[in-house]
Amino acid sequence: MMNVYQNILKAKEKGEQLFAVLIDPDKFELKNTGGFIEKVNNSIATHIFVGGSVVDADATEALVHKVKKFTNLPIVLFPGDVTQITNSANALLFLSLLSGRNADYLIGKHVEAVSKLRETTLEVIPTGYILIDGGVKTAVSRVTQTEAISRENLQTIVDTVKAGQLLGMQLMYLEAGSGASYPISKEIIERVKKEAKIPLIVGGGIKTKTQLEDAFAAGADLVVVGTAFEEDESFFDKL
Ligand SMILES: CC(C)=CCC/C(C)=C/CC/C(C)=C/CC/C(C)=C/COP(=O)(O)OP(=O)(O)O
Ligand SMILES: O=P(O)(O)OC[C@@H](O)CO
Ligand SMILES: [Mg+2]
Repeated sequence: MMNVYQNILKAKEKGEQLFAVLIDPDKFELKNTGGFIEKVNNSIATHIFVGGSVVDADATEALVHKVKKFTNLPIVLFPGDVTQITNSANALLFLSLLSGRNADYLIGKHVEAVSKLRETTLEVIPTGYILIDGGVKTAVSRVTQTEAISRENLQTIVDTVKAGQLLGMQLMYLEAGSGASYPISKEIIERVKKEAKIPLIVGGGIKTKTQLEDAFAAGADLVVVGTAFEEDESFFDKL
């Protein structure tokens, strides 16, 4: 059986760079799955993430079911809500929104998820999720009614990462927000990297090869890109 988390840890130890293509079930036409996934398979991608801030019930299940037919890459759920849990995927990022103070997104949705998880064999990965201002009001901020942490507030960012680690989280996701104007800065990634022992995921607003390389150079273990592929699939050829 595929062990998604162990493979992330191994890659981190070896200094290998992991790259996830994010597919939002609400913005993706199912009929394009074969062609799109072929491009993913032929790219540097090591993971497929599936999720969105707002997704119709059943859309995730239908998408994952179809994606699986075209790839052997691990499919990891990156859910905005409990309705996005499907046993068809390999793993689930059990996100807790540490940048906010909305109890629903810190623990409430998680309690709700448990009865659904009992019916699955999903690998559940406890993940701290930290929204950092990327220059635009994000869907995550709107849906969760929380504010992002300011990019200037390095100490709060680092302390939040450390607190999540002390709570036992196994991954930390620094999020600038889908379609952010500014991706997470090198300075933030480098500072967090110095203090975090767990693998670091970085995403939001990465639209160029240089931005991707900057994130890896600063210490991201796994980088996530969604919008750039939604807007222009030729980005695959530029990587
Ligand atoms: C514990 C479970 C199963 C659910 C709750 C999970 C939590 C706490 C989520 C955090 C808040 C949240 C809404 C995250 C969404 C993450 C996500 C998939 C973002 C990508 O979607 P976007 O691309 O930002 O949004 P758009 O749909 O607007 O593009
Ligand atoms: O869509 P983009 O801006 O690539 O962001 C990816 C992901 O981090 C969003 O949750
Ligand atoms: Mg998006």
